[in-house]
Amino acid sequence: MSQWTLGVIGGSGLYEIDALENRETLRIETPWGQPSDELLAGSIGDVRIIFLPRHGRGHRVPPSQLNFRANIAALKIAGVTDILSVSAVGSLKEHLPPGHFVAVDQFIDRTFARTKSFFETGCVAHVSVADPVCERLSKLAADSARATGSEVQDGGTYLVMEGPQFSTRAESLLYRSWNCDVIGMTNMPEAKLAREAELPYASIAMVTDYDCWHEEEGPVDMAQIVACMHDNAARARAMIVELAGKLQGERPASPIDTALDTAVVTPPDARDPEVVRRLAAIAPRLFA
Ligand SMILES: CSC[C@H]1O[C@H](OP(=O)(O)O)[C@H](O)[C@@H]1O
Ligand SMILES: Nc1ncnc2[nH]cnc12
Repeated sequence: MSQWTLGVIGGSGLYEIDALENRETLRIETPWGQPSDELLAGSIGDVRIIFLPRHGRGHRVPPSQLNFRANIAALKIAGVTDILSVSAVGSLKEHLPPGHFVAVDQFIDRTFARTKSFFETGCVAHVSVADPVCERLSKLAADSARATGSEVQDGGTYLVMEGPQFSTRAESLLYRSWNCDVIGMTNMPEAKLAREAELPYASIAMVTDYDCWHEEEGPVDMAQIVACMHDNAARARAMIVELAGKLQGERPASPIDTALDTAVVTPPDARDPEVVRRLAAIAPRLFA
């Protein structure tokens, strides 16, 4: 059995994990280009952690221009076994006020201007994302957040919008009528790509605002988000330290480690060698 290496994708407000020891920066080039920034590798206890600020240090990259494929591939190349995403979100439910966390278990992907797969002409695959989140990692993260003082809802649907503008009121009300819990701009195609790279993915969504549906609250703006984001990020850092404590020792295999076994359609003799060479970066098990 292998050890855990936890990849952490830090969203808005989380650009650094100060508890990381034995730090080194990793500059990784992938077949899909460069990730949002250098990766920060280090350890908490015996657990190796590799951190990537999703929008880059200085929050330079907007959601639609994130190179999601390079971000996931860089984490895979760096040896990550599991990914925890930490994200700022708007709340679509009265009982989820700013400051609450949601351990997301479903997504509705409304993005339309992003490349969503590592696979392409020359090698086709269709992975299942019926259960897009790793239950094991999600539960460990939720328990860690609770243990460090956060209110956490177990499970919830994250509506992923294209952005960068926030939603219209009609859209916000539509997503509420779909029973979505939170709204953000980044977890797709990230979660789909993580599944293609056979990396278990969990998402802790940290509420910063009530979007624009709430009759007593004004529509979301950046000032509201920033006011809440720093306290949320401090509790996210505490959660990560606690989570690292739970990942000491051996990592039992996950079914997601072999998600591609039944997904690849193109037989070996029909595959484009150049595409296969790229795919070796995210699934060396099958393509190297
Ligand atoms: C800076 S507020 C809007 C921005 O924050 C969220 O990003 P992340 O998931 O990386 O925390 C949201 O999805 C938007 O991209
Ligand atoms: N209301 C909102 N809509 C989309 N992304 C967000 N990130 C934080 N709050 C958000």
